[in-house]
Amino acid sequence: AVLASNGHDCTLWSRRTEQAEEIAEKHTNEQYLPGAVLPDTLKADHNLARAVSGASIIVMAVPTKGIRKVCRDLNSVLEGPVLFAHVSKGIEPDTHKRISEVMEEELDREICQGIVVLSGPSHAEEVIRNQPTTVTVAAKNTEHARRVQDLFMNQSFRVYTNDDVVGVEIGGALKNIIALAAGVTDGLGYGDNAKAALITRGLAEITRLGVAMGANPLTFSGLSGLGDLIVTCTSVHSRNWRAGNMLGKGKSLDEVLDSMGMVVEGVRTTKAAHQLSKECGVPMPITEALYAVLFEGQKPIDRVELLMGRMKKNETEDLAGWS
Ligand SMILES: NC(=O)C1=CN([C@@H]2O[C@H](COP(=O)(O)OP(=O)(O)OC[C@H]3O[C@@H](n4cnc5c(N)ncnc54)[C@H](OP(=O)(O)O)[C@@H]3O)[C@@H](O)[C@H]2O)C=CC1
Ligand SMILES: O=C(CO)COP(=O)(O)O
Repeated sequence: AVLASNGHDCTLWSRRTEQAEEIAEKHTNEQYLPGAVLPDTLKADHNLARAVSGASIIVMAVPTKGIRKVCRDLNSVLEGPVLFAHVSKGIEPDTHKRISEVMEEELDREICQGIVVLSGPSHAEEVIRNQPTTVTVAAKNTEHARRVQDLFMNQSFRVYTNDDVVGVEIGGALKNIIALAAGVTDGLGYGDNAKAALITRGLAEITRLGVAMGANPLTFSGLSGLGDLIVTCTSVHSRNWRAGNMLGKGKSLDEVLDSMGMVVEGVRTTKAAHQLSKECGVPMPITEALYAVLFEGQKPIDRVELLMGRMKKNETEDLAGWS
């Protein structure tokens, strides 16, 4: 919608015929964005080959578990090289790859000019209403990031560039873990102190892992780090927060996921980050607690007690060696 309202010739691809028809003909998307009106000029098609025909840039906005398959499907329908931008937030369990790494692995070299990541505090429910939104784009090639910045930027959608692809992708992925945890503490009936603790100490553990993976620590104070942490931990729009909230109120993970009807990326990402923290030897106590609740059947309240009862430490000891 942002691209179409900026005057670009833009076609959405949906895997379902009825969803593509609703978007193309009625300019609505009732299941995912109830009440929203999409630009008249925004086209939609369920046929992937037709949707991408003639495209100079492809924005990948599929949930992370679908990325590999969609990339493979694109290999068979794309002719010339195009620039890719992705907005998906996650890390692949088991391979521990970031989304741009997964795309690099799957996309044929001849069709992929480069990959840009676009991330930041940007709930779709507000973007579609032209409410002020700011995001970050990062790419290995600065010109590619600037191109995506130019395409998306307008009076209500402000885009910054950043050179740190690893940091932008890691921040966007890991904030979902903390948003799930913030939902859990709200579900348990805790207040703003607990939420602020999670955001702040969550940022510390995201930064710890990110730096171990090669990110610039400053990136985590930016839109794709702290910015997205704030928006997902404090907003009712966040699916991760909502899922955590139900867990905190006593629902099982299966019950929660069955009732969501939308992607909750933080669940897969918790698994990936938990594996990564062990592999890299980086302590991630909040992630570990959430992993135990999601995958080991532990009670949220017991994990809160364990978190609060850990050994004493200095708040800034992690900062040593980051210069
Ligand atoms: N929503 C938001 O505000 C933001 C989301 N993101 C990120 O964008 C990504 C997508 O999220 P979002 O659109 O919100 O997710 P939703 O669950 O709201 O929508 C998913 C859409 O993708 C389709 N889809 C689901 N699985 C696949 C698949 N395997 N292959 C192709 N299409 C599929 C769904 O189709 P169907 O109905 O047929 O299942 C539906 O149209 C996530 O990584 C998310 O973290 C980033 C910033 C903001
Ligand atoms: O990433 C988002 C906003 O920036 C959306 O978060 P949820 O997936 O939790 O809804």
